[in-house]
Amino acid sequence: MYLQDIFIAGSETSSTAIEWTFSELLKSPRMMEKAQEEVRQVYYGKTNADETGIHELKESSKSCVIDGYEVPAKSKVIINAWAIGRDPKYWKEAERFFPERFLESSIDYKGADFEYIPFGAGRRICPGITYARAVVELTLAQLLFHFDWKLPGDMKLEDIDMTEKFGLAVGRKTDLHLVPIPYKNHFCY
Ligand code: HEM
Repeated sequence: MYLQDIFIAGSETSSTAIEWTFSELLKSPRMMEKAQEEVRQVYYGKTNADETGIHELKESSKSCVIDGYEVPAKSKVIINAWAIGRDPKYWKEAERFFPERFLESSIDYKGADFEYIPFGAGRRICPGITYARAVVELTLAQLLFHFDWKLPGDMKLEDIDMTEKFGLAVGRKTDLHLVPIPYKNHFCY
């Protein structure tokens, strides 16, 4: 592994996660309100949402057979975590942005539950997992704490383009343009 790998593996992944979260929150005003309420409650009385409140390459060393498929030694195996996370065999309303599904579930993202492996699992699980969580959560918390969010002009929720761009970290095809409205938190002034 090279130092460069850490930068490549560590930047677009986190920004992509933040951008998609924001796209989904904008499309779902109820979730946006709930998320903002939660963040603003946690940081109530504070002037900022600070840290106090809170790839997929596998190289096999030996040949093996998985589910009838032979995987020769030294193959690069890319696990489609995107498809696993949307498999209706394991998820109710798999395509729906419904973060509350995790509230009453023991399933988490740390690699023990194979139906949900955004950071991979096992020996090659993402080593940046703790840092990534801090970056994504802190960035989202600050954006939700300090601003309300509007779409530009007379754009409607259904006009938000959710087309994906193919890649290792599947990003947005088009940039997400939003208008921030500063939230008047009286503790700030
Ligand atoms: C939301 C953010 C991130 C996501 C979703 C993510 C996801 C992943 C996934 C799925 C893998 C492949 C695991 C496997 O092969 O089973 C991986 C590997 C890796 N990640 Fe992340 N990652 C994120 C952030 C980061 C950050 C911030 C860093 C470093 C600062 C990082 C460094 C790495 C490295 C070095 C590997 C290769 C590990 C290996 O092959 O042994 N990642 N990541």
